[in-house]
This record gives sequence, structure tokens and C-alpha cells, in this order.
Amino acid sequence: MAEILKCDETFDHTYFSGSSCAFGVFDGVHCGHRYLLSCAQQTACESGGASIALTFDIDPDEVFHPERLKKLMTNEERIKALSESGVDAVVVLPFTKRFSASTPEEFLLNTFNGHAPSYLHVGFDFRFGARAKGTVRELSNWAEAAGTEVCAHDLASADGAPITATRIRLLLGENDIAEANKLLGHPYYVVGTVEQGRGEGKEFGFRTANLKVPSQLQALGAGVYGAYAYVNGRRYKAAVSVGVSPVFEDRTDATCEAHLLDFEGDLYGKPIKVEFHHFLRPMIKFETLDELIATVNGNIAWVRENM
Ligand SMILES: Cc1cc2nc3c(=O)[nH]c(=O)nc-3n(C[C@H](O)[C@H](O)[C@H](O)COP(=O)(O)O)c2cc1C
Ligand SMILES: Nc1ncnc2c1ncn2[C@@H]1O[C@H](COP(=O)(O)OP(=O)(O)OP(=O)(O)O)[C@@H](O)[C@H]1O
Repeated sequence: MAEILKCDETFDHTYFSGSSCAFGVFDGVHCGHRYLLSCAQQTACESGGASIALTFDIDPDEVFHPERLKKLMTNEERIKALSESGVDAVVVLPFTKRFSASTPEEFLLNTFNGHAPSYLHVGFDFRFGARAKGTVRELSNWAEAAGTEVCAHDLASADGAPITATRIRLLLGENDIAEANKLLGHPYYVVGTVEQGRGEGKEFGFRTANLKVPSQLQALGAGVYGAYAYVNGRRYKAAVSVGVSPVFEDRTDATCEAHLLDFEGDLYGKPIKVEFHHFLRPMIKFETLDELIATVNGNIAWVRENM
């Protein structure tokens, strides 16, 4: 696992000298991001410097577009995934208001502080600095004097289109978990603490662990999914409903209800990770409880047999 270094007052900027940096937010740490990170590893290997994932502590959209944010990961998960991607270090820039208001030139000056990397890898459409005014052109102007080689890459593609976090968010919103997982290169998941539900699931014959997913992480469209749930390091098959149950419309907050197969015990207050694999069906507004119970039992049986 790579070192995680915060680029604050205590950070030694000489760390950048001779390095190969891949620069971006990297929400999802998807296959396109992994391609860019592997390019940084490649030039680091050739030049003998360190390979670095250079990123921000928070997603800048949390500051600029909080209302439409549907992140693929929390910031902590994103930084951890970057640290496990094969690079030598993750350098985390604090995304303060002041920092974000700086011009592209100020941004580069403050970030590298006179110790520019040997290679800087970005996608050709990469933008940075105040109002995202900095492009590969500004980077290249700065890089010449700084002695950095800017490597602006074509975006890695799948099925004829670039792999981007935006594309993956759209797929998730349309319930296409299989395609989203393919582009992510890993299963989409959410992590949360189990909260008290209404306890009705027990009466219906299937207990459910209710997870509250913050709205900014609700990228997955409403529906029923085949999933794996991880509790205390153990994996369980799970049938999971995402979204508000239309039968119980007064409940507006439950965003993820997981029935773990063959699990006995109390989950309240425990952290669980739910990894989504198959879309089974949309949410249904059932006329009767019997219909709801029969359909959910059918979903549970499918998960038991097919996962
Ligand atoms: C696999 C699964 C599928 C579900 N599908 C639906 C559905 O289509 N429509 C609906 O209104 N509720 C659906 N539910 C929600 C149940 O109605 C809910 O789990 C039940 O009310 C128990 O809630 P409680 O745990 O808060 O007591 C589903 C739940 C699970 C676990
Ligand atoms: N498919 C890809 N192939 C190569 N590089 C990529 C790809 N997608 C993004 N990048 C680059 O990776 C870095 C991080 O990108 P960024 O976090 O903006 O990801 P993104 O997937 O394009 O997100 P969004 O869709 O939200 O804009 C940037 O330098 C970006 O240009």
C-alpha cells in the first residue's frame, strides 16, 4: 500500500522532484483512471523516480455543485483505492476556497513550490484552477520552464466511448450495474452503519439491514439487486432494495435495505459494505402485502441459486 501524504505546511515539496504524477480527482478510481496511473508508474519505472497519484482531499464538486453530486465513492474510499492502485504515493492537496480561487499559474506554483515533477500525466481534457480555466495548454506553458514533460493522454475507452466517472454515474442511475462494474474494474459498493428500521421485515419473513446512504452518494438507481454484504470480514449473499419503498411511502429516508442470506444476529450499529452485482427488477408498488412477500422471497431464492 502506498504512502498517503497531505500537501500541507509540513509537506516537503522536494518529494515531487524527479517524480511521475497522475493528476485528477479520480472519483471511482475506474479503469480510465487506472490506465492513467499505470502510465505514471511506467515513466517512474523508466526514470527511476517515484510514481504519485496527485489528488484533492475532497471532490471539488462538493464545493461547486453540491446539489447535483452523485459520487461513486467517499473521499476516504477514493484515497484508499488510489493508495492500493500500485503507485508509490498519494499526495493529497487540501481543496480550500483560497486554493480553488487561484489562477492556473498560481495553482501550479503553490502545488509544486519550485519542485516540479519530471512527468505529469493527465487526460487531454483535464482542467484545473479557478473556474477550471487551466487546460493542457496552460500546463504545457508552465511545464516548459519548470522542466516537466506533460503527457496528455487520449481517454481509455470501452465499447467505443471514453470511460469517465460521469458515464458510470449514468449507467448506475439507469440500473446498469453490470456495465458500470465493467467500467469501474471493480464492483460498485456502498458502506454504511445499520440503522433501526420498522422491524416489519421480520414479520414478513425476511429481516433487512437498513443503511442510510447520504444523498451525495446515491448514484445507484432505485430497484432490487443481487449483492454481497460484508460483515466482520465475512461475505454473505444479499437481496437488496435501493430507494424508497413505494408500499411504505411515509418512509422517505431508507435508501438501502439488505436481506443477508443465512445471517443470524444483530446488525444495528455495525458497519457493513454492500457490493452490487445484478439488477433484478424495478421497485414495485404492490397491491397487497402477500404479493410483496412472495416477490421478495422469489428475489431471495434467485440470489441463493445464482450468486
Ligand atoms: C429484496 C427486497 C426487495 C424489495 N422490494 C420492494 C418493492 O418492490 N416494493 C416495496 O414497496 N418495497 C420493497 N421492499 C421493501 C420492503 O417492503 C421492506 O424491506 C419492508 O418494509 C421491511 O422494512 P423494515 O426493515 O424497515 O421493517 C423490498 C425489500 C427487499 C429486501
Ligand atoms: N478514460 C480515461 N483515460 C485516461 N485518463 C482519464 C480517463 N478519464 C479521466 N482521465 C484523467 O484522469 C484524471 C482524473 O480525472 P477526473 O477525476 O476528472 O475523472 P473523470 O472520470 O473524467 O470524471 P468526470 O466524468 O466526473 O469528469 C484526469 O487527468 C483525467 O483527464
